Amino acid sequence: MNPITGTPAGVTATRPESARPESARPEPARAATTAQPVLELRGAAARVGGRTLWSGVDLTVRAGEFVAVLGPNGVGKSTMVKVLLGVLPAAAGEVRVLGGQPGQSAGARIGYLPQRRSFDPSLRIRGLDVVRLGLDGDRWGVPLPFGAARQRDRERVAEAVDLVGAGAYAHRPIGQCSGGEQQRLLIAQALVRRPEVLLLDEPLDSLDLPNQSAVAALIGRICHQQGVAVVMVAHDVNPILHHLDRVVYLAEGGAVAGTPAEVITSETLTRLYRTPVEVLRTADGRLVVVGQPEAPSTHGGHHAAV
Ligand SMILES: Nc1ncnc2c1ncn2[C@@H]1O[C@H](COP(=O)(O)OP(=O)(O)OP(=O)(O)O)[C@@H](O)[C@H]1O
Repeated sequence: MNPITGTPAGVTATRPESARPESARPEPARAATTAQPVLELRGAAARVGGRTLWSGVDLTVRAGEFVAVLGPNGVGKSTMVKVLLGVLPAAAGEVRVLGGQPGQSAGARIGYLPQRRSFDPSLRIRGLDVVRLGLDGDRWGVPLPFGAARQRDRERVAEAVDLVGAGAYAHRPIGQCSGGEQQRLLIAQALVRRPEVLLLDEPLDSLDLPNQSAVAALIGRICHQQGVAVVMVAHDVNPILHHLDRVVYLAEGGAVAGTPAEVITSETLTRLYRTPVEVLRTADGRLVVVGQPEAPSTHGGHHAAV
């Protein structure tokens, strides 16, 4: 159940969300219950450098759903984003993105925020220009749009800046913005083409706790109010826990997907990692996972082979 919209997650669909014009996007509460899956993995596996990171991943994400990809360092969370982007082919199973093969959809339909980059404090480029790069950053050398196209671009940038609440500092050089402000502007960059899917690789990394909560709430609102499907790689589930519809927890060779309540339990994680893992809930509702093994790449263990 989505805590914001009260919508049950993962309910079946009638019509492809991608077939609808932007102006006709449904209310998010209906979007999650009526849309076709925008992302689908069936028995998917990823293999890099000759070893299988994970396999047997089944996951369905619909419009307006917020899904976190969790697991220890080096387990292959960013690799899952690469598979969804079509940068890395799945080693097994089937992966569908917006009804087609990964990488087939035009860039405008997928917003992507890579793992955190830092900006040099002396960088003079304005926040607004960073957001605009999301529109035309792939058109270097092509003349700037003019007339109606230019006006449309301006409106798109203003809309994205407004959506993330960055109006107060978007005219400042990005190097002079705080980490949280920079992250909001980068999210605006990923949103500026009004994507149907948002892939975020550790967007809360290196933010302090209040900023983690604020950015998590912002992403939750964008997802549930704009009907955007969000897949977010995260190390710590706590800042996003109350906004999430589902999680996929990766382990060497395998994965478990479901609601946080179903997946983040001592029983499920112990079964997944084949070693005792304890999930503790603190008085304020935060989850602490104890005994979760690091991925073999970081500790030199054996690797599953396909
Ligand atoms: N092109 C590649 N060739 C070989 N190994 C790779 C390649 N790309 C990634 N890896 C390895 O695959 C493993 C998974 O990487 P990935 O970045 O997906 O993990 P992650 O779960 O996102 O890690 P973290 O939480 O530390 O960011 C790592 O051990 C990484 O070194």
